[in-house]
Amino acid sequence: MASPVRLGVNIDHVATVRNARGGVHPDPVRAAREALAAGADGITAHLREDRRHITDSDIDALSLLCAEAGRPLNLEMAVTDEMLVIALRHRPHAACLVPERREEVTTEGGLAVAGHEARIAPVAKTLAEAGIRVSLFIEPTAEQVDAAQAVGAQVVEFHTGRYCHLAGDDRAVEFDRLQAAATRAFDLGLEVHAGHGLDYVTAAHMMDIAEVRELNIGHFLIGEAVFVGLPTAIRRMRAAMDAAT
Ligand SMILES: CC(=O)[C@@H](O)[C@H](O)COP(=O)(O)O
Ligand SMILES: NCC(=O)COP(=O)(O)O
Repeated sequence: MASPVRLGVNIDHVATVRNARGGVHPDPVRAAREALAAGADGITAHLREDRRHITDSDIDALSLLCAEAGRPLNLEMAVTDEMLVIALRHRPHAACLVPERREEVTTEGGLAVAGHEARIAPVAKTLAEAGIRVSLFIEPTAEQVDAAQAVGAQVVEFHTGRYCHLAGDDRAVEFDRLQAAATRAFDLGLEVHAGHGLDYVTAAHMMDIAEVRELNIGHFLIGEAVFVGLPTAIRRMRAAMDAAT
């Protein structure tokens, strides 16, 4: 059965490879175009403060591409004044507020919304007033879900990195945590997304959480593209999601 869950393709790591040589190849915008042609429902890009992969000019070009294609751009950003200005300039479909540490290899956990409402709520309000959907990348806990709703988010994206790294009983416990948080978020009127570290198998597992409306997947798809090509990797991901529905 065709899954109603949207697949957002994160093209950050095309830029990681490009930046390794400081040139223009491979181009993340070309990857985004191919992803959309292969069935991605939207594009996700994380403009990190240190610009380690996606750059400002990538966001310029991705904004144009998504506008022309009529597909959503989900801009992942830290909660900073600089990023807020950039988001307001581009007005992407959605802005996903994420935590960032310069020293981290990847986004290691969810945004601490609980306890930081006074900093996050004004940013969420400014984005929402500009017509940008506000998504918060959080851990699957009741505390963070409740705080996300309190600061005015419309969407929560649960960090699935921990789920993907665990195995056996520990993974089952983490699944239950994701399910409980998804139910709570849905009951509070929040749209539920999930992402980080997902592959064909773990993305299929997420289909068992009925509240999930969107997955955002990058690192695995870009890695898989080395072997099978990006369109095939995306079509296989779509098929894995459909087969699990
Ligand atoms: C927030 C998130 O999960 C993605 O943006 C992911 O973090 C991208 O890869 P890096 O963490 O390596 O920048
Ligand atoms: N928000 C998660 C995301 O966009 C993709 O994360 P990953 O698949 O690159 O780990």
